[in-house]
Amino acid sequence: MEPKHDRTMKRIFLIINCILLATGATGGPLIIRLYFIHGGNSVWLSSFLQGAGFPIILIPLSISYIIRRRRRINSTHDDNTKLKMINMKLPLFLYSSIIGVITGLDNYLYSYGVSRLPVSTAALIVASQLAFTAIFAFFLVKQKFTSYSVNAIVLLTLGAGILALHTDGDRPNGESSKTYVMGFVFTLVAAVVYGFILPLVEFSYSKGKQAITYTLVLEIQLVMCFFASLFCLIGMIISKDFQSISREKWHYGLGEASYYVVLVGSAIIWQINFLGAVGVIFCSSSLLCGVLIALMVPITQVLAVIFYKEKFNAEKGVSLVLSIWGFVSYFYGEFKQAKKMMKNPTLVDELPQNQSITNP
Ligand SMILES: Nc1nc2[nH]cnc2c(=O)[nH]1
Repeated sequence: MEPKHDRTMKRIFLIINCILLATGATGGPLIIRLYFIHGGNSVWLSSFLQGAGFPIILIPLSISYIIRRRRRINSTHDDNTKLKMINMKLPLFLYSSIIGVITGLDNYLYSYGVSRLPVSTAALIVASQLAFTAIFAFFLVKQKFTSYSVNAIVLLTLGAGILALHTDGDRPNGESSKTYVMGFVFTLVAAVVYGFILPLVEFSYSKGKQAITYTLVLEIQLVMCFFASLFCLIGMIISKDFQSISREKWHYGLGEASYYVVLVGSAIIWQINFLGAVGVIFCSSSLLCGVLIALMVPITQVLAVIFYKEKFNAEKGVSLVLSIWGFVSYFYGEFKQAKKMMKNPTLVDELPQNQSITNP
């Protein structure tokens, strides 16, 4: 059984990553909306920004390297192996780069949907993502379900889905039905793709042929986001978006300086989002990651009411209550499971054993 110190560290890491994911999963869609509603037009630029902040990850990676070097110097054991700056081996690099390209495609589909659809419709489709995550997690990582987690999936999907009941006033003015249908289809495909990406990250942790540490999780994010932004950069070049981007700063509704703040802010917030996501998957599972993202859908709506003065209506209130109920149900199930494991430690052996929190 895991030592008590390891379990406490794992819980602290999980809480930190849940906070990062919650911040990114609400802030990301809000800042994308800020870009589009004030005159931003480039879907490729918006999707590029979702990955482009990856150099930020070099900061925690450098801190991790310094900590490991200090530990090594202070250690009384003789260790002749060279301290590596890069821990990732080829199989994990290949997995991360493939997931990165798929993420680049997803970022484009997701940005396209957010820019073309009414807020409520986009919320409905993003809500379906949790069901896709559950299905792919079942096949890819043999996710086990309890009555509590199934209850949570149904409540959270319903909760966010209720937002779609209220569509008037949300639909962008003067949008053609072709653009609307394309927005719908692209967002739905993005929900399927992201529902696939989350369990695929968990799958790569177990199949990467090396023990996963938090430093390695950071390296995985760096590689993933590098390839995601490369994919979108190529898209930007092919679609000749650069010309329109150089002009749009002059016409941006909030002014030129705010335009740059929105772009840089986007890049940072999406890194926080992905860092939270890969971290929650590392500490717990892709299913919990999906549950948290679904919980953030109605919370984002409430924040949009506060920050963008969007209308608050009964559906948003009911949606929030259902989502919180689903979330509590999930955690109650997890709590009961943890208690069962404390009583019967042999069950712990069924958990993944290739992860280490205490060794960064
Ligand atoms: N499809 C999709 N893409 C994302 N990229 C970052 N977050 C999301 C999300 O919730 N859904």
